[in-house]
Amino acid sequence: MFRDRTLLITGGTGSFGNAIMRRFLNSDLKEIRIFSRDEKKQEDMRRRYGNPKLKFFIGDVRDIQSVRTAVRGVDYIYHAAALKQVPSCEFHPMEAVKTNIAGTENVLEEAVQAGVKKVICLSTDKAVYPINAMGISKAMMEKVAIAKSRSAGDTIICTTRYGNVMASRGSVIPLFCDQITSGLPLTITDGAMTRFMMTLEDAVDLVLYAFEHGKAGEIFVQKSPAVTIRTLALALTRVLGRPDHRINVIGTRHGEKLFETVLSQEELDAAEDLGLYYRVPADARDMNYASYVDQGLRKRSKSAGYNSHNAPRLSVAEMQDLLMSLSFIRKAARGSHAEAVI
Ligand SMILES: O=c1ccn([C@@H]2O[C@H](COP(=O)(O)OP(=O)(O)O[C@H]3O[C@H](CO)[C@H](O)[C@H](O)[C@H]3O)[C@@H](O)[C@H]2O)c(=O)[nH]1
Repeated sequence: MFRDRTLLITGGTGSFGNAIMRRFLNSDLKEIRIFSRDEKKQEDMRRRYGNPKLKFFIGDVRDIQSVRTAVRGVDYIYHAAALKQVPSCEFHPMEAVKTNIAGTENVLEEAVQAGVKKVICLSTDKAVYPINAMGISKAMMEKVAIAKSRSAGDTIICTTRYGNVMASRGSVIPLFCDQITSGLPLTITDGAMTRFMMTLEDAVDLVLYAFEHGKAGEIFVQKSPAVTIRTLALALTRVLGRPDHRINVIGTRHGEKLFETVLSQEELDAAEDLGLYYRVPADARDMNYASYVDQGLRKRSKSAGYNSHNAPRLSVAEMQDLLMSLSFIRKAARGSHAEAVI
């Protein structure tokens, strides 16, 4: 399906965008366009990969003209550009509105105008029952994507939604590794807090699946195991050979939930179980508003959704195995300094 086609990755210098680019680099795509604001990272990428298939576009999803230029002649878009840090969005919510919501509208509108075949938007579990500005803006981004998918002509718009990607830059695993190797106590927020654990490779697989099989307005979710932060911390101290490492409990951070939900109860009821993934079909109600306003549903949901408290829970030993599948951790376990690669 990708033979001689052009793929545009918005946020192409970020962790997800970069991972997708690497997976596609040796495919039969004709061209991969990296769209981002970050001149420096683009230049690093250009030098590092030295691949003529890569084309670089400086731009910002907030600036529709820059999007228009990059989208011209494109077949597929992976839309990963976003503000994704919980604290910064909390303090600057309008910035999240501009990038995550209005920016997505710009990308989708230009994709439709240019006749792009398929757009996959990147979302997060924090968009389900959101409590912080980052999650709220991503929830609105999903609504924009679904609404747009109804009138997008031949352009198919879908979304993939993720939990935590292990060892991504700035996240808890590299932080705990640094604390262990530099002899500082581990700063645990709440030992009973749970998060989904997925590898970046799994996350990329889901995007490829959505490119190949997604239909308009669908949301794809990866089934992944969950872990408590205490189990994660114990597993890390063991794989790094410091089982007695000191732990400080610092308390829950601003805007943080005890557990994350990747499918709401209504979504789980409607979802199709695909084995490795869930597919949430598009809301089939049409634009005659009757079915929203005066035609209710009698069925009441009994499920609690799919969340990191009711998902299969990893034991310390299983978490150790999962950690050892990451080259980042294997390097750290050998005592070499490891940079979070994503
Ligand atoms: O010093 C710390 C830092 C984090 N944690 C805990 O570790 C877990 C994961 O924390 P991260 O900071 O790694 O990740 P978040 O869940 O806060 O958010 C991350 O995952 C999201 C998806 O849910 C988005 O991708 C987001 O950008 C990314 O930062 C949380 O339970 C958190 O409380 C600690 O115990 N101590």
